[in-house]
Order: sequence, then C-alpha cells, then structure tokens
Amino acid sequence: MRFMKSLRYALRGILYCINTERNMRFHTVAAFYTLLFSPFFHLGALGYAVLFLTIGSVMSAEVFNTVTETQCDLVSSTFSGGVRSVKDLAAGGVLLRAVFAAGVGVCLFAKPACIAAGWQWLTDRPLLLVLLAGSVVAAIVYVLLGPPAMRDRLRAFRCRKSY
Ligand SMILES: Nc1ncnc2c1ncn2[C@@H]1O[C@H](COP(=O)(O)OP(=O)(O)OP(=O)(O)O)[C@@H](O)[C@H]1O
Repeated sequence: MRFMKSLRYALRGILYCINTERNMRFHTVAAFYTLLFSPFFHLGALGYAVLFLTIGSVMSAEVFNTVTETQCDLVSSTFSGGVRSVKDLAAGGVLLRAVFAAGVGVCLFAKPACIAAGWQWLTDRPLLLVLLAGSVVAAIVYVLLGPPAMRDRLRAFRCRKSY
C-alpha cells in the first residue's frame, strides 16, 4: 500500500511535468517514435539498454529542471541574478544530455539499409502510412498545447456543437 502511494505521487510529478513543460512533451513524443521504429534497426539487448538509459536520462533531467524552476519561483517571484544562474544551470544540464542523446541516436540509427527497409515496409502498407501521418499531426498538437489545453479545446468544441 505504501509503495502504491509513493508510486502515485511519483506519477503525479511526471504528469505535472508533462502538463506544464513543452520540452518534456517533446521528449515523450521523441521517445515514443524512437521506440516505435526501433525494431527496423535490429538494436539487440545492448542497443536497447543504451536507448532506455538515454531516454531515461533526458526525461529525468527535464523533471529535475522543472523541480529547480518551481523551487526558484517559490523562493523569488522577482528578478534575481542568483535565480537566473540556477535556472540557466539546470537548463544547461538538460541541453547537454539532449545533445549527447542526439549523438547516441546517430550511432544507433544512422543505418541507411535499415531506414530504406523500414520505409519500404511502410509504403507497402498505405493505411499504416496514413495512420502514422495522422499520429504525427496529433503529436504536434499535443506538444504545442499539452493535455489540459487539448481537453479544454475539445470540451469547448463539443459545447459549440451541441448548440
Ligand atoms: N526570477 C528570475 N530572475 C532572473 N532570471 C530569471 C528569472 N526567472 C527566469 N529567469 C530567466 O529566464 C530563463 C527561463 O526561465 P523560465 O522559468 O521561464 O523557464 P522556461 O522558459 O520554462 O525554461 P525551460 O525551457 O528550460 O523549461 C531562465 O533560464 C533565466 O535565465
């Protein structure tokens, strides 16, 4: 029971980060598509281990960046040189991980033969290709607006339709 409670609090924290931080939403989408297409690249156990570590390290860095920003905003709502340094440092930490994650991505996925095979597999299945295009549009809306704004707009749209 205690464990379930702790798990709920932790999930609430991750959800808060997704709802409030556009960068976190971008990381979730990037991780989703990376894992979705990973079978085309025959990564093997070690490749997947590196991939999971990389995704986890970028996302947890974003969570800790949000922790830092929230703490700073609680401590000082006005301009402060100290707050600026602390926030810039936390953002720099995320940037470093994201840049090196891109390097890991190049090492794991820069395989022209696998990319060509994956593209061929998709173009042989036009319905899947259309679904993929639709999911990309939905993902862009999700990254830009976030779940709460999407929910509010959907509700407003439904209300308008019922009049
Ligand atoms: N109270 C403050 N005093 C001084 N500078 C600040 C303050 N708040 C924010 N800044 C500056 O603005 C930048 C952006 O801070 P903000 O809290 O808006 O984060 P954000 O836009 O959500 O950033 P991120 O994209 O890293 O999540 C900080 O890195 C810092 O340079």
